[in-house]
Amino acid sequence: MSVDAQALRDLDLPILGGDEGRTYRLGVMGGTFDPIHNGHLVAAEQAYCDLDLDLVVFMPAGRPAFKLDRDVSPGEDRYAMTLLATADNPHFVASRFEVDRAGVTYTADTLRLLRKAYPDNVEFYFITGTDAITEIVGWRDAADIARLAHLVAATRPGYDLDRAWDVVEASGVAFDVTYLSVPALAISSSHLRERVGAGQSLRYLTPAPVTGYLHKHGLYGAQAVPRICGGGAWS
Ligand SMILES: Nc1ncnc2c1ncn2[C@@H]1O[C@H](COP(=O)(O)OP(=O)(O)OP(=O)(O)O)[C@@H](O)[C@H]1O
Ligand SMILES: O=C(O)c1ccc[n+]([C@@H]2O[C@H](COP(=O)([O-])O)[C@@H](O)[C@H]2O)c1
Repeated sequence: MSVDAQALRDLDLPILGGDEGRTYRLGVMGGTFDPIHNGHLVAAEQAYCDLDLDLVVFMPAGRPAFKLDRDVSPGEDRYAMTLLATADNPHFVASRFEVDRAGVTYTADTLRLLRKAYPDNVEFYFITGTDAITEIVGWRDAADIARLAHLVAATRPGYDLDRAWDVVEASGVAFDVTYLSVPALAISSSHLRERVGAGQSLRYLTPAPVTGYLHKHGLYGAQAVPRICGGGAWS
């Protein structure tokens, strides 16, 4: 199967797989990204380098399967912030692929559709944090996920890698997981949302354009202009 560039463009997916004489490794960083933060970016960058990925595509989930019981910001806002956060990295791209899909977003569906869209010389590396990998056994059609993608489990402060390993091993599903040590950033989107609500600075926790966006659009109770902290004599 050769690359159908127009079909990939229509799905908002990167064009990859043109040289039939080589294998391509496409990283897929899935998340709610409400908002995206440096923990996500650092994990994806480490996966890119350590696993010799050709590209990492960031996919904000349309309707995250494990967050149906809570309010999540509109996909359009989460996608826009993901686009802003990844814009300065030539090997990161943001995709609308999951945001535009109706219904609950299941990773197995995403991987099946990716498998159809790309030729066989493109392999998928689904990147998660240790917390997510511990739950993967409970994801919809987990055996299909194992068949369709390699998994990358990035260390995350507060989550035990050994436990993740035990859970995956005990599952009886033949997941191919690479456990990846990434610089520890003890931050989460929940943490960032709380900080915004409390008028605290997000500097160095997420790229500045993301902060600009969420203030401009009043997400998480943000004021139009971020509160200036510090004494102010030198700013
Ligand atoms: N600080 C971090 N370090 C490593 N991996 C992370 C970090 N934060 C999130 N991840 C991983 O990124 C993926 C997407 O995470 P998600 O968008 O749910 O962010 P979150 O910070 O966990 O959000 P929330 O606090 O709203 O639950 C998940 O696989 C998660 O494990
Ligand atoms: O497919 C599933 O059953 C499933 C259940 C929970 C999470 N996921 C995916 O895992 C990624 C991280 O999810 P989350 O909820 O931690 O942002 C994101 O791409 C989700 O779509 C997928």
